Amino acid sequence: MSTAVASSPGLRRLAVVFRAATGLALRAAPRQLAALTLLTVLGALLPIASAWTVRALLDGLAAGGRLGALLEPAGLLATVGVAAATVPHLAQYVQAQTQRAAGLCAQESLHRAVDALTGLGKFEDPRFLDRLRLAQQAGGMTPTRAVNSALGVLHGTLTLGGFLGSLIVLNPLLAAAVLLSGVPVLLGELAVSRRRAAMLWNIGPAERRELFYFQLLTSTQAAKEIRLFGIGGFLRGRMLAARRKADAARQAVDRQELAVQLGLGVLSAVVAGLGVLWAVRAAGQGRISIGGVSLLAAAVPAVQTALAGLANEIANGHQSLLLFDHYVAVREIKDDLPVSARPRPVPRLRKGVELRDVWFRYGPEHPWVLRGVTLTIPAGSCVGLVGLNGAGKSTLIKLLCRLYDPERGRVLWDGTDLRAFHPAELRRRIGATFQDYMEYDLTAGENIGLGDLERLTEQDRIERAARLSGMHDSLAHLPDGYRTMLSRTFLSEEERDDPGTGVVLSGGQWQRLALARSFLRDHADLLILDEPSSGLDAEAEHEIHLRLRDHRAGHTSLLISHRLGALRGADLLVVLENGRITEQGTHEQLIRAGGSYARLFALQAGGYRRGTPVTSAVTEPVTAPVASDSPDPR
Ligand SMILES: Nc1ncnc2c1ncn2[C@@H]1O[C@H](COP(=O)(O)OP(=O)(O)OP(=O)(O)O)[C@@H](O)[C@H]1O
Repeated sequence: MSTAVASSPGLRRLAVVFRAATGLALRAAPRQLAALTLLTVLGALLPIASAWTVRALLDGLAAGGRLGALLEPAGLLATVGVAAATVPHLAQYVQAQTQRAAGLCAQESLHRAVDALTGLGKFEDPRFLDRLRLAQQAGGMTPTRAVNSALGVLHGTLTLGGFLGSLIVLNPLLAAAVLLSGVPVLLGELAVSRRRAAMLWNIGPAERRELFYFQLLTSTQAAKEIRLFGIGGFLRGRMLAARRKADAARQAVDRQELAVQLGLGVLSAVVAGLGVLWAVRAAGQGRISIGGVSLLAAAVPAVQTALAGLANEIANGHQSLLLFDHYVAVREIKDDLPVSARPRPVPRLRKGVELRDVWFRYGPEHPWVLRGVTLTIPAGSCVGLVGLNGAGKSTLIKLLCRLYDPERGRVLWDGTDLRAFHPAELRRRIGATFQDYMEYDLTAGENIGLGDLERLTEQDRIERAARLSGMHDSLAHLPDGYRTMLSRTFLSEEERDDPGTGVVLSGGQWQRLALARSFLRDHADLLILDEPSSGLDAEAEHEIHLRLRDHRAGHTSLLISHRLGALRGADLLVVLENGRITEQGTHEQLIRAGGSYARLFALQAGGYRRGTPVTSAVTEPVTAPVASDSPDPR
């Protein structure tokens, strides 16, 4: 991946990418593309028509022709002039239209492909994220660029053919010399383009770094810490260093390009000068007419420009295709979670969810996170999962939602392996609030409604979910109630001056809103709450648990909390330690057993009773040790 040469796709792949790019442009804007092709052909033929018309006019004048006879070429010249003046603008207009249509189509298609990824694995792969960024950049521009390059090659070939034909008529030797002088131009341009493509790939990491620091320096979330720790200058320095590195690489290629172009420019000028000298001499000797001199003076630079343009278009097209390859690669990406060709319908949960000897790690190079977990969450029960930081609780939840598959062992829904279902259908039966829940810059109502899109406009359901999470009163009193925008970022111009719009919630209020989002799915068979009350005060937490217990009676829930008091009423408590289940039972049973749970519970209860900080009494590590070995589970 270090050089473009190493990562450059071969010719066959470039052909595939070219077909994909032109196919996309054709699908998105067929009529505009036809118009663009027509305008390109016209644009290429106009200078040739103009040169021949000038020749006819000059020869007519030199021969002392009648005014009436000269009117026809003069009129033609004027028409060609009008066309030459309007065609480029028309082409530019149509091109912009094509670009917008292709960009929209590419964006839609790219995000459809990303949305179709059912698991999380790809989103944690930096190479995939890199590709996605490049694909996003390339997707909108490249189809039109590729088509433009193809049209540019057509334009160049037509111009070249027309003027070369004219030159051959006048002086075949000169035509050959001009053509030959174009060979180094073509080779030089291609060499520079290859270097530029290599450079663009190589500066990718530096550009990503620069973007990362830029986003950090302008993000609301980071602003507090950056100011508190005074690290703005430090981060800015790193951002500029990344930019200087990329700029140095760009400048090196610019210098090379300048040297090549200066050399080629001199060569072209010498050939053109020699051509004009020959024409003047030939005209003096009566071998060609005055019109012939004018035609030659137009044809030599035109052939040279067409050759250089051709080389340029080929180089640009090549570069665009290299970029578009990332887009095609993302579109072709295989899902990391295999989806059954004939997924079974997900039945209502009657028996329960079961993990059977589940082993999981985030990658072969990572340590095992779950090590042979066997656990049943009986239908209709509330199970509480307890464990130190890093024990694997959130990972277990991700497996239940089939965001990953276990490496060994199985997760069963009423006895059927989750892999037999379509993940989307399975997830429709699950409601969850994750530890790192989302805060959407949308209205309050939409923030809840996203929990079940079909109920997005059902105000009574949304309000019920908000009541359950204790947020209804707060939301009802917002300036525009549930329609209030929970953002200071996305406001319309009119809203900007209205102090009533764009409300910022507190951390705990956002958490309640996230809970309401999952409560909206009251039809879900399984409700999973990962640290649902970490940001809530003790009173609020107690109140939510009581409401939830009444509301979810008879439903299946899995709760994770570090506040053991909140889990006390669960039907079953499970202790996870370093990826293994070490204790299971009711609160009373575990207290009697006197194991880890009893010790942690006593620690927390004692802390509350004595008013001593819990951590001061902790003798065990507060996070689970990260296993450095990767024992073979078999
Ligand atoms: N996406 C990931 N890639 C690699 N490792 C991960 C990933 N997510 C979690 N881990 C690792 O897996 C282990 C278990 O993490 P997990 O989030 O499941 O713990 P947890 O019990 O929920 O902890 P906490 O109580 O702090 O939320 C940790 O060592 C963590 O570093």
